[in-house]
Amino acid sequence: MDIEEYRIHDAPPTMYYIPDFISEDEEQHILSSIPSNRWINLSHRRLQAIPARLSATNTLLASPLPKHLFDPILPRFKDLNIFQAAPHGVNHCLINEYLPGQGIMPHEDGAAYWPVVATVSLGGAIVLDVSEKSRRSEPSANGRDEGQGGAGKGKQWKILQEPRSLLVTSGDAYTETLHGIADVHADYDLNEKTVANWTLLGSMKGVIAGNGGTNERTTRVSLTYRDVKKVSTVGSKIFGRTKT
Ligand SMILES: O=C(O)CCC(=O)C(=O)O
Ligand SMILES: [Fe+2]
Repeated sequence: MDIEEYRIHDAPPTMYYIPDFISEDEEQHILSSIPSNRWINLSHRRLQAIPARLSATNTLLASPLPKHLFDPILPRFKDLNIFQAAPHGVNHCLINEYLPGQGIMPHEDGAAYWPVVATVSLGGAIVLDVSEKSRRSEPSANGRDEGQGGAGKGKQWKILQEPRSLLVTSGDAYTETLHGIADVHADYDLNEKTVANWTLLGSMKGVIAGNGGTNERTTRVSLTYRDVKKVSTVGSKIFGRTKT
């Protein structure tokens, strides 16, 4: 399988979208293996950081990913050479859960990670909003800096993430854009003109087209796989094993 076939040509370089990356059985197995007692509640979603959250210096106390997060996903990443150039391969997975009406503010994942993120979606479909970071522009005639926060100036893209799909974000798409998810109960106006990965979509293309361009949100769980650049194994000798 050559990942180039899955490149999103209408998005910044370089994003890839693979529908049906895992099967329905695999999806159910992963969902049922996520422990129910390890969620960290945030105001607009809940998450689990596996194997651990990063320290204040963005260091990961490394330990292997649990089997349900490893198989069958990591061997497939290897086949696609997604983390081929990353120093440790994949060593971290964030699990985010969004109920209808929940989302995540526009942000960048930043320099703690090797600049590749691979997102597997489970449960419901959701739109990821990607926007060009507004550049710190030259002071304008009235002397105000209209860089960060200058409304609606940067280019924007919508990526529809179907359940069981894989989205890979790398290169400029990782370093030069922000991504977020609107806290809405439905995504509207989805079609071949507004959705950057429309031609790559699987079965939801027909469903959404038949639904007048609307995606009703249901609970979605995302697995975001990354390589944390700074890793500590010494810590385990000093502090003993951490609970995972
Ligand atoms: O759920 C997603 O697809 C995005 C999550 C995200 O942006 C993050 O965890 O940094
Ligand atoms: Fe993110």
